[in-house]
Amino acid sequence: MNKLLILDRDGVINQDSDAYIKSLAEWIPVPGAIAAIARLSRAGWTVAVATNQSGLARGYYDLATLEAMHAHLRQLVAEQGGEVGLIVHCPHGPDDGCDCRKPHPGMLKQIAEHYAADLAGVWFVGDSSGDLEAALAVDCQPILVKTGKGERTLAQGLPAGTLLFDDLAAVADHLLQQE
Ligand SMILES: O=P(O)(O)OC[C@@H](O)[C@H]1O[C@@H](OP(=O)(O)O)[C@@H](O)[C@@H](O)[C@@H]1O
Ligand SMILES: [Mg+2]
Ligand SMILES: [Zn+2]
Repeated sequence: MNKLLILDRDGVINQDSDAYIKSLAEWIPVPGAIAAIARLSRAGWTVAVATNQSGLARGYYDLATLEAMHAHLRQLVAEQGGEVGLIVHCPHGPDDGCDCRKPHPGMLKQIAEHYAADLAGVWFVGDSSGDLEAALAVDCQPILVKTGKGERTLAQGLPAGTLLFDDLAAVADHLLQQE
């Protein structure tokens, strides 16, 4: 499959918070992000999501709340004529030893398996170093956006080959002008 794009959630699609995104009310789209997903989807891109959600393991919110956020995301994109593909989340905490929590690439592998896709060169857009490391672990193209924790991540230095964009809208502009 070509035209597969994988996104991190917090800090890329919606605003992030060091206090976690604990409720639907706290789930606020990054300006231009919903339109970016809809534009890509309408142009034939499959847009999947891979998100750490340790707030579940920490008891900050429950699965129903997380699902409500994702139903809202899907609704907002649908209202602009697009659709969101598979959303995979890691519910575990940092000490649970799972293989799905980024920087482990388990969620990216899950997405590839779902779409019978080869991950080599697939863009994975994130705002944290764990996103970039997960991408590199499975030969995805690491993409950093400056929203969310992106500026902090940038200040720490980026893995070689990482591409930098202001936000998801700029990523969509780039991919769509390539067509
Ligand atoms: O960016 P994605 O993967 O969509 O989700 C990140 C969130 O799960 C949370 O991840 C936490 O990291 P720890 O899980 O506590 O290390 C913190 O960075 C929070 O600020 C952040 O909201
Ligand atoms: Mg993030
Ligand atoms: Zn996990």
